[in-house]
Amino acid sequence: MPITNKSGLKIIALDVKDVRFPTSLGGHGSDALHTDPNYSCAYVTLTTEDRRYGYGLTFTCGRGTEVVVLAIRSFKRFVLGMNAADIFADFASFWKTITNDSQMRWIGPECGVAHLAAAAILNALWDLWARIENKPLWRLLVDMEPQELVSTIDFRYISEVITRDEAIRILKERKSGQGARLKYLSENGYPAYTTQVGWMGYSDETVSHLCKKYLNLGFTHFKVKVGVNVLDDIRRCSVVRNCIGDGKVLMVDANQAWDVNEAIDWMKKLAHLKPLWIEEPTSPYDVLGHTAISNALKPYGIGVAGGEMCANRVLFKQFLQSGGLQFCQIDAARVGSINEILAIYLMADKLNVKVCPHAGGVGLCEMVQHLQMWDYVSLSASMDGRFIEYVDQQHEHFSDPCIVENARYIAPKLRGYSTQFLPEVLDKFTYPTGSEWQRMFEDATFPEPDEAELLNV
Ligand SMILES: C[C@H](O)[C@@H](O)[C@@H](O)[C@H](O)C(=O)O
Ligand SMILES: [Mg+2]
Repeated sequence: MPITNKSGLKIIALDVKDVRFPTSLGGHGSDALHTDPNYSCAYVTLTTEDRRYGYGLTFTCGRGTEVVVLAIRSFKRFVLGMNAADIFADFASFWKTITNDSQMRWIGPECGVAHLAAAAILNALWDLWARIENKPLWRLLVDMEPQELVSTIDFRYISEVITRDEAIRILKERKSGQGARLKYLSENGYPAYTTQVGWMGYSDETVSHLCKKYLNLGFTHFKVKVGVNVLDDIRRCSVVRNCIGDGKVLMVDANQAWDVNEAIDWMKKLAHLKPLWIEEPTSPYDVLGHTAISNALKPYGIGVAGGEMCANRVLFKQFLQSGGLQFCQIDAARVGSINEILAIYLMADKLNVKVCPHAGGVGLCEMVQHLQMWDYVSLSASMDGRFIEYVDQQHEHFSDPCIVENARYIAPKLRGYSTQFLPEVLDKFTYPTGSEWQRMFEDATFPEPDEAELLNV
């Protein structure tokens, strides 16, 4: 239902913060290309005239967050003074304004820093909408009539794969059995897999210890980083396979380390360890390369996964159309928020590709759980072969953290998109002024930032 009482919903402030956590110290989150990530985000707070708030973020790896923060400041003009109800009543038009402004689009379009910045603001708007409706975000999406939900999507560039009318028809058809699915979800949650066992910077001892820990927590699917040295990869993946046994599932993630032929050759050497998928084998822009890898690895029973750095719905469209991805990993902050993510889910559904969202970053688990739960109740109607990534870091910093029990995400109950930080977290981890950062500069754990980074302060 569109919001009828607009009073007080004028957006009067947009605050943005550079928030960073020192995860590189323990190698947490490290992979073949991101060897020392400090899990970070550009964190947006929107305020309305009647003091409602919307919180949204986009994930980053440390340096570079200052650039996203500046881009978000440049986007302020599109939001300030707008009534949130007017935005939601014609969200696709607002989406076009912020992602395709005549001057700003030159620094995109619909990709890179510009799109990350737009995503943070759009995520905050979706959070605000769910808070106004007093529902968790997934439930807001489930309760929206298909016409209203689809009205938030910009179908430009994808209409040869899916049209507005087709999307509405599909969503209407899938209403059948929704009540039973809601019940199943609330009683059973949604399956998760863990990436926490095999970050690139972890020793074999740590990997084996963590495999046991996550086995005991009920996990059946384990993801490991690969891509620096093939002999190391065989050894590390064997450690995992030995710990988890043949009955559990191993996935590997190269984070774009290889050329196309290199990816094929490397994966043939890991094939005896029976990985379910190789994630991001090569450049996230190489659609045909992914297709070649998919075709070459099919006889080995290895699928290709990807999407965490897929810039927008157009690239997703090509990956899905060309058979380049067997597992579609939408990311809640890389593309233009839920407006664009819905389009990707709809295309994946139409082209029969399973969505297993990416969540290796701050706040991503919190967000993607909502999307995948909506998908289960309203679109795919299936959890079969689908998993939400679970990265066991930084959840304690959120006021409504995701909850994973017995390797299943429990459906969020509180209103919003689950990405509000606890106030003390901002005092401690805002970069570079937060008390934790000041302490780490003082004891030389990290060098003080240079002048360019101080532009944000
Ligand atoms: C730098 C990050 O931790 C990535 O390694 C992470 O997002 C990863 O690719 C994943 O799939 O979780
Ligand atoms: Mg990955």
